[in-house]
Amino acid sequence: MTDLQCDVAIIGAGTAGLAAQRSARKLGASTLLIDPEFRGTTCAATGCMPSKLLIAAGDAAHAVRDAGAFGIAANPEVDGRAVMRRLNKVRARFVQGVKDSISDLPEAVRITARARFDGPDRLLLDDGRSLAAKSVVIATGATPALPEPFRAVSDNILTNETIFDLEDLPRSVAVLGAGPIGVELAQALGRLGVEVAVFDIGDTLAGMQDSQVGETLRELLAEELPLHLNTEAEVAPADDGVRLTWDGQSRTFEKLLLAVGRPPNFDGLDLGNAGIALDDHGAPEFDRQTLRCGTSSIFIAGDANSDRPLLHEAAHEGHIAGRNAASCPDVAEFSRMVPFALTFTRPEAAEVGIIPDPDDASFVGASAPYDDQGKARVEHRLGGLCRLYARHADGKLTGASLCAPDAGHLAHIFALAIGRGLTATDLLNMPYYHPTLEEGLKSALRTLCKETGQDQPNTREDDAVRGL
Ligand SMILES: Cc1cc2nc3c(=O)[nH]c(=O)nc-3n(C[C@H](O)[C@H](O)[C@H](O)COP(=O)(O)OP(=O)(O)OC[C@H]3O[C@@H](n4cnc5c(N)ncnc54)[C@H](O)[C@@H]3O)c2cc1C
Ligand SMILES: NC(=O)c1ccc[n+]([C@@H]2O[C@H](COP(=O)([O-])OP(=O)(O)OC[C@H]3O[C@@H](n4cnc5c(N)ncnc54)[C@H](O)[C@@H]3O)[C@@H](O)[C@H]2O)c1
Repeated sequence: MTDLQCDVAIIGAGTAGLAAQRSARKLGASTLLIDPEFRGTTCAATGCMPSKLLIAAGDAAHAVRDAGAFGIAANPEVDGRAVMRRLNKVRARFVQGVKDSISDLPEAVRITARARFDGPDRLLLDDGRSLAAKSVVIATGATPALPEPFRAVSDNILTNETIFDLEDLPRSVAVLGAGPIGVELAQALGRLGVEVAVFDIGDTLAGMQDSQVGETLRELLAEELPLHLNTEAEVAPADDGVRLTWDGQSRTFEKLLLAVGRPPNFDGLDLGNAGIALDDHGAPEFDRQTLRCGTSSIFIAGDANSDRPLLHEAAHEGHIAGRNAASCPDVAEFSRMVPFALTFTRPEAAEVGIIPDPDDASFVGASAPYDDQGKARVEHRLGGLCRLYARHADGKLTGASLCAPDAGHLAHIFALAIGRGLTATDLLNMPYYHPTLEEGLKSALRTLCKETGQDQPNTREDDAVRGL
């Protein structure tokens, strides 16, 4: 006997869990959505949105500082408390929007509790109740890693869970980890006048796979941030913060922002009782097309599966998992979206599709530099490099690595082109308005046409005025 029964139980009411619930219910399944907090998704509360609010504030300060280049004298005076007040006010709106949509669900569907497996189709809730489900979707998200050496300074550690709750900006912050979280927040804080230094044990910034574009991003960020790559800093408590020691140097920072990865939330989930195969890290093995764990009726979606921990993927995976959980064992194989990651540094850094190994002769690559591009010069935003890739055999575009002003917009063109199997010729056949940042891609597209033996619909002479 169990206290609750349903067709599909969803553990976790984040972006993936909410999408799974919707999709399962749409197919007529009875659902239960379980979450201890219903706090309004990581994206809205402690992820995408508050980080972009901090970046937007950093942009505003930077624009004022940069105004001299246009003949406008100005000096930004950053009021840290006002910056954090605005961030929190706008964040609260985003969070409320999610909470409102959760409140629209029938009350009986929302179970405020922490769940753990008691068997493949049986969950125990921390309020003492038990639940039987035909299928289960694990959508428990991820949590910032707090490795052992950092516990000694935990009083002064910030993570994405806590930094946005600050009432004022700190004076100085050491950022550990130069992944997307680390570099986005480090640059935003630096632009807001916080003394920032970034440390990473590796040499990759924002997970960029293309070494040339990654190096360009490194050079551009190093103009405004001290970057200590390939560096293992030691941390120790200090009277006024945290003391970092590295390469014979030592410095105290008021806070340490820990951004060294976000492992999935499996603590207390008792996955060992779920009857599914687990990998060496204790994570469920699953199929990317169905999101099913083996031949079980358990599915896993969003950051919990660590596959592509991004918002649009969490939403898509939630849909796949919810649909398949509702129709299990009749599961469908979904084709997955073109890989697309975008880090909101300035300039932005994005990668779409497959970035080939430089020695792989089955792909051709071409470069589009942004250090002398007309529109970027107009806006005083020069700097960057894009590398575009196509398959040698048929000229189809396969990947793009972009570090350029508004690279996020440029990247969406490639997400569409790669998804539709277009060639560089196809992209050159569309109109390019002048003057735009998109025009900067044309020379690389022409090179790809030439290298893959495809037509070149536009020649350089077609450009409005060379060099603009
Ligand atoms: C600082 C930051 C910035 C980011 N910026 C971007 C960005 O700009 N663009 C982008 O695409 N992505 C970004 N991301 C990634 C994006 O936020 C995540 O990929 C996405 O939010 C994951 O959604 P999810 O549903 O998997 O997890 P979540 O939204 O975290 O939901 C997981 C839910 O599971 C619940 N839960 C956990 N354990 C249990 C349990 N035992 N029982 C019941 N419930 C449980 C939690 O309470 C939570 O509500 C960012 C992430 C961070 C941290
Ligand atoms: N714009 C976006 O889409 C966006 C923004 C933020 C986060 N995210 C998502 O969130 C995920 C997590 O981001 P993240 O930046 O925390 O993790 P990450 O795993 O991408 O990067 C962690 C970085 O920390 C470094 N590191 C590990 N241990 C270290 C140590 N002891 N000292 C110093 N450096 C160390 C790693 O070398 C790596 O560069 C990302 O993979 C991304 O999918 C996306």
